[in-house]
Formats: sequence, C-alpha cells, structure tokens
Amino acid sequence: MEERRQGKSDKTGTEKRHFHMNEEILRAHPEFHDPQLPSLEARIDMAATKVPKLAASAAEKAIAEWGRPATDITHLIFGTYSDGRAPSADLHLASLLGLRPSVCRTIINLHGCYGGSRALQLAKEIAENNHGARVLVACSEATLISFGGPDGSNLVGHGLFGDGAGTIIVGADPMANVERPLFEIVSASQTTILNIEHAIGMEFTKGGLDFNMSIHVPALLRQNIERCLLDVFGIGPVGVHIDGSIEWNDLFWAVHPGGPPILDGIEAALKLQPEKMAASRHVLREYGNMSGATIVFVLDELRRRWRKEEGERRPEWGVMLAFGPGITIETIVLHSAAMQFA
Ligand SMILES: CC(C)(COP(=O)(O)OP(=O)(O)OC[C@H]1O[C@@H](n2cnc3c(N)ncnc32)[C@H](O)[C@@H]1OP(=O)(O)O)[C@@H](O)C(=O)NCCC(=O)NCCSC(=O)CC(=O)O
Repeated sequence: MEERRQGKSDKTGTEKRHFHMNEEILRAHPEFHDPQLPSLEARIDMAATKVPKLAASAAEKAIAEWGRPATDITHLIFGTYSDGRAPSADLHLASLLGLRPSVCRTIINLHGCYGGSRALQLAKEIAENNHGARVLVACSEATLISFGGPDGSNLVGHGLFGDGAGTIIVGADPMANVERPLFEIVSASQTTILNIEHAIGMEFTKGGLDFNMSIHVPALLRQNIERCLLDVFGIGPVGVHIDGSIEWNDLFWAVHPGGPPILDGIEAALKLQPEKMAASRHVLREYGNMSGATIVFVLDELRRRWRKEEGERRPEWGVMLAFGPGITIETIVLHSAAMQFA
C-alpha cells in the first residue's frame, strides 16, 4: 500500500490496521467526512486503481511461492466489496499480473466477510471440473469506500475494519516436484440463519458504502454455530470419525475474526481450547477485519505457526468458518497437507 495509517483499539481486539487514507486525501476530499455530501463517485474512482493494485502485490507473492508462471493461471475469482464499476478490479488485476487474455474471470461483489470462502468453494468446483485448471482466488478490500467521520452511522465498522488483500491458488492433481499443496478443500457448504437478513448489511449510498451490523450478530452466531457444523459434518465425506459426539478440539480452526465477541462466542459454544482461536485473534490484532481477505490471512498465520511448532502434533483435519450478510455462514472442511509444515 502506498499510504498507511495505523490505529489501536483495545475493545475491538485490534492493535494495528492499514488504510489507504491520509490527511492529504482527506483535505482533497472533505466530502468523505460528511455523509450528507455525495462522495461515492470519488471513492469508486480511487478504489478502481487501489483495490487491484493491493491484490496484485499479494498475488505476486503467492505466484512466486507457487513456482509456476502467472500465465499458467486459467481462472481468476476476485472478491471485494470495494469496487463499483465494470470493467472491474478482476480485469485490472489480470493485466497487472500479465495473466493470459483467455483467463476466465469472475468477480464476486458485496459478499462481505464470507467472500473469501465463497471464492474458495467456487475455485474448488472449477478446479475439479476442468482438467489442469489453476484458479487464482484474490480478495482485496479498501475501507476508503466506506470511511467516514465520527458522525457517520458505521462507528463499529470503522473501529474494526482495515484494508488488505489475500490470494490463494487452487488446483486439483498437483504437479509432482513443482506444486506443494498446503491445504486440501475437502467439502464446502453454506447455511443461512433465516429471517434476520438485516442483521449484517451493506448498501451503496451517495456517501459511500454503508455497513449495518446489528448488536445481535455475535449472539446469533453463538446460538447457531454448533447446529450448523453438525449439519456439515453429518453430510460431508470429511474423513474424520463421526459418531454424533464430535470433539471439536481435535480439529484446527480458521475462523473469520469478525470481532472479539464473535470469536469468544464460537469458542464458548464449541468449548474450544483458547489456542484454537489464536491465529484468528492474531490476525484481528495485527490487521483488523479485512472482510473477505481476512480468512486468507488466518490460513497463512496457521501455517506460519505450524512451521514454528517443530515436532508437535498438528491436527490433520480442520474447519474454516466465515460469516456475512444473510446471516450467511460458510463452512469449509480442510485437510492439512501436513508434510509441508514439517
Ligand atoms: C463493537 C465492539 C468492539 C464493542 O465491544 P465492547 O467490548 O466495548 O463491549 P460491548 O459489546 O458490550 O459493547 C459496548 C457498547 O457498544 C455497543 N455496541 C456493540 N455492538 C454494537 C453494534 N453492532 N452496533 C451498535 N452498537 C454496538 C453496545 O450496545 C455498548 O453500548 P453501551 O455502552 O451504550 O451499552 C464489539 O461488540 C464487537 O466487535 N462486536 C462485533 C461486531 C460485529 O458484528 N462484527 C461482524 C462484522 S461483520 C463481518 O465480519 C462480516 C461482514 O462484514 O460481512
């Protein structure tokens, strides 16, 4: 990112967040402070270059680690809430990375914090149904689309959210001696907690993207999470022992850190040991809630920790959880390619 500001808040569980925002931008755009003034167009203008650029810096690192040329990417799925026009950030990212003109692009917009897991599920479907496909999943978010002053309606969002981009390359049948898989996406599913569609919402207004987060979100997730997980584990070919009494602590957990009470509630509902949420809490502390990109950071933090924990037993199976408007709960069952962390 070119410009950064860091903010600290104890209650939100964040110590550091990154924003594409500085005093110069605010001086040039006094309308960003005032929700009564039209600012959407200026925000979309800025996001149109910043969002794909941020994604490109993450993707370049992922492609370098993957070890194959960018032109071997066959599909691109771009998740963001920060974009508002077409051609969109997906096309700009493809051009920044030098992807082939025939790359099949999909943009998923306004999924909020479950955008990353939705993109991963779509990538799995594409990879398994198109021989040799390699899907670049890119999630990139810039809070400038919603940033506002203290008089705005979204103070909780301003306290929690940060900018960030995360990318993952998804494929089937890894190429021997070249590709080193980190996680296998075993199964993926989506559930909606019905009749509370206004609990988490986003809407484009003349003053930018307006977020709505009900005070009831943490409790709703806490009350519904175990039933949702039991549904998933009851139907999925997950390869773990299912006898009706799952020990959730036998799994590893990559949970979207929507805010401290969300992590606390899930931890309590599933009786998880505190270290199960350590990667999620670390990402919230260091980067804030980066919406759809956050879950990529959590997976990255898990593998970083596993690499450090020499000789210790790592769970083979795990769960990725993300939530967003609906309230939608996305669950992905993961299998760790453990040899990569040894
Ligand atoms: C906002 C918080 C940091 C505040 O934490 P605190 O430790 O201070 O304690 P608390 O929860 O008791 O709340 C303190 C005060 O904030 C108010 N408060 C809490 N949550 C609120 C909300 N969503 N909207 C408006 N006010 C809220 C309480 O009523 C209380 O007010 P008073 O002091 O007057 O009694 C936390 O509650 C939090 O992280 N909430 C989760 C936010 C959330 O829904 N995240 C999901 C993001 S959406 C996402 O991740 C997916 C997506 O975007 O798609």
